[in-house]
Amino acid sequence: MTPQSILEQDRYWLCNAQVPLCLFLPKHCPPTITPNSEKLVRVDIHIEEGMITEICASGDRPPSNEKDVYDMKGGQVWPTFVDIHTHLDKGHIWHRSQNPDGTFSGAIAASMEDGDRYWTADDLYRRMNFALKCSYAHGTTAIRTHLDFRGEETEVTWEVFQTLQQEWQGKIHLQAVSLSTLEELLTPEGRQSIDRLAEMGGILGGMPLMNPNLERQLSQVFPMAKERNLDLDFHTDENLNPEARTLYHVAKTAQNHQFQGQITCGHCCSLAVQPPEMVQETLEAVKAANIAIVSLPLCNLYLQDRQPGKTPTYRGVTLIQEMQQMGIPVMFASDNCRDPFFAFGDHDLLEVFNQTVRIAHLDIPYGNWPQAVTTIPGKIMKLPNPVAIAVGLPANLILFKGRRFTELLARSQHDRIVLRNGQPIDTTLPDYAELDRL
Ligand SMILES: Nc1ccnc(=O)[nH]1
Repeated sequence: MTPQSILEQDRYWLCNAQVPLCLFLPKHCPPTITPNSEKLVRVDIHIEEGMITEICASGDRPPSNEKDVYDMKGGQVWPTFVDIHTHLDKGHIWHRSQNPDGTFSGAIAASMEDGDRYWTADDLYRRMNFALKCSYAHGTTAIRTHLDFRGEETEVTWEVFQTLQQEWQGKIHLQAVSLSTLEELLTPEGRQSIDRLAEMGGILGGMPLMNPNLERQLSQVFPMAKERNLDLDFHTDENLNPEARTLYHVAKTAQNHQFQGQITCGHCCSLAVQPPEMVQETLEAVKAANIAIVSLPLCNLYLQDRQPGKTPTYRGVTLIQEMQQMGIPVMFASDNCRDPFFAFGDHDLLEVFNQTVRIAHLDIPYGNWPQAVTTIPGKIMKLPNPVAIAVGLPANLILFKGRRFTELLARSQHDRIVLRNGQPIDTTLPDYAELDRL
């Protein structure tokens, strides 16, 4: 039997697997195992009919039949990934619409212009479908995408989104968030679009900008979400302006309105350049309002502190470690891929995790950070099953060759195996040529 054919059986053991302790559901790691210095535990995992049916310390229960054993040889096993902040509608246009100066405003202008020329159902479908193929092959099971509000054209986007949502059902769980400025959202057209969003089970989003009407705008947006039972997901302070405090205003408004839904805020870059007292005040408000934070380090590193002819000195990311220390849920996600906001990217959350570890110094120790691309976004997206490892959960797993974290993160792990309901999937990435003639 080939190793691959072992995994194609209805039941088998994954032996000698190393799993980050933080990726077990609480109390589901066998209590007799002592984690190593990187908090990895060595286990054997039994999979039957697509489910995890037993987990024991490696070697505790020698499998009776060698044909049923896939030897991980110490390689890490993770649950599949959850990408909680993407922009699938804008992706993969770099070949035709670049960012001329690499700045945030350059990105906004270039992507709006691209949309004005090319916003058709076929163009959207092909690019979004390509993104989903990449995500799936890398081991992602759920994606939340922001979708640009484009007046009447928004309907085109939502129809494509719903088609893809159906076509990918059972493979990738897809959620949509509306994206506009709050000013646009509060126009009659914007308000109408929210009814459509609610009908689709979407999430109310937007980009609050610092302006004299910000508090008034937010105090109108929160009731809109409350009336329709919508969760919220905002782009906040994606800049390095110390005066930018929309995150603080979102948190205060949420408290004033006693908002009970889930609020997620993305970016929050300006916290990195604010004085400690201001940061403390904001983070306390964020914590009190139960806001979850998503950091988008690849895009932030690309766009922030960009000035012609100058080497950047800031990394652009938010206060990832400080937030986690306060008990605020922190997640990492892809954001844009191969578009004016970020020229690179392949929808691989291992790459995102890898880069974030380096950018934000999350390696000494690695702690619970693997949860930031798996368990925590799974919970914030309210997925039907926990994204974790435990007996009784579907065997949606990624098998890496990397054993210690240095091995996992020094190489791309493009030879990973992805199991969906216990069965290996085809992890071939789509060819870029699929996007020719767009
Ligand atoms: N970082 C981003 C902000 C707004 N729109 C995007 O597509 N990306």
